Amino acid sequence: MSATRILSSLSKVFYPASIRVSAMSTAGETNALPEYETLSLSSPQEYVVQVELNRPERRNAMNKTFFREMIECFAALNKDSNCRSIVLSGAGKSFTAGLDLNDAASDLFSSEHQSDPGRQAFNFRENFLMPYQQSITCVEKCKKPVIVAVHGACVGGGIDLITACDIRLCSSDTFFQIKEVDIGLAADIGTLQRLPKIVGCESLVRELVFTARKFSSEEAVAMKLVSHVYPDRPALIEAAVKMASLIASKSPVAVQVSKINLNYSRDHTVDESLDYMATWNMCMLQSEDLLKAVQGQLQKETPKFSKL
Ligand SMILES: CC/C=C\C=C\CC(=O)SCCNC(=O)CCNC(=O)[C@H](O)C(C)(C)COP(=O)(O)OP(=O)(O)OC[C@H]1O[C@@H](n2cnc3c(N)ncnc32)[C@H](O)[C@@H]1OP(=O)(O)O
Repeated sequence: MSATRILSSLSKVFYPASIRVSAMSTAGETNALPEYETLSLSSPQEYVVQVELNRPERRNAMNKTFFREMIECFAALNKDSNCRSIVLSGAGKSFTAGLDLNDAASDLFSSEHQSDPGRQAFNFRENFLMPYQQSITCVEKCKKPVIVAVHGACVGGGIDLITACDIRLCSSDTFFQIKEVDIGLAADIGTLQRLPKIVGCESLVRELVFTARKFSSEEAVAMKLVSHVYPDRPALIEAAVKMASLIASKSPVAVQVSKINLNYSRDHTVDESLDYMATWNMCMLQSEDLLKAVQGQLQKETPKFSKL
């Protein structure tokens, strides 16, 4: 069958006449990126946003402002049609030193505690623990793929954060540490929940959680926590941006529906996940992106997808 006949039959099967004519949107026009105190946003390539943790003098330790701004930032990027993929990195010497211990102390040891322990516990859960969890989970829930580029130290809350990302890359100087037990905490904003599913070796995860020993980039790649290691930070960022740009060149419908379904499949049976996928695709296969992508493949041209 000729390329033209394949395209013509695809078009008839999938598109009502009203959407067969492609309505290219205003690609190229850019919105100003939001500004934050603890995060610095830039756009190194079209449709790619780099979010940099930006308290280098504190090794990007995570304070209350950071936790709040992460939620605001990822909600904004989730809606931003100029953003199709995200690179998350850390400014300065290290990716992150985890929880800002000075800042957290003011919440953990506050003198404003209520006398009733039940009410105190309830408020603590609602106003501290749950929002902190949300500020990590918002990365996983964001429909745009997030590539994290880790260098230097990645400690405590840093592991919570990277395990919520889609793709993890690091530089060879990186060390990782699930440090919570050393400060009398159980890691409670994602590491215990997500890391076993990523690493797949319960024995190793438990060793790292219970001992808080540091592990290297070599060990991280061997345990499949990261997929690639680069010689230094510049090479790491360059590779992360290149990968993000490649993702951003694909159909945003296909990429985002893939992320949603990969997340769903991780937590459900194969049967449930296939059912979920079919329900998504009964709508998404009607997207103009399918025709454009197939056309591009057959005609050996790079398709341009309109904004989502
Ligand atoms: C609901 C709870 C939610 C989340 C819970 C998460 C739990 C955790 O994250 S546990 C882990 C807590 N983090 C740490 O214990 C790490 C402590 N820091 C370090 O080990 C080191 O700083 C380093 C990350 C290995 C980096 O070393 P280096 O490059 O030599 O820098 P330093 O000179 O040590 O630090 C520079 C500067 O930053 C301050 N700082 C570092 N980490 C933190 C931190 N976690 N909180 C607050 N401040 C931090 C450090 O004190 C230095 O400040 P100066 O004023 O310049 O001395």
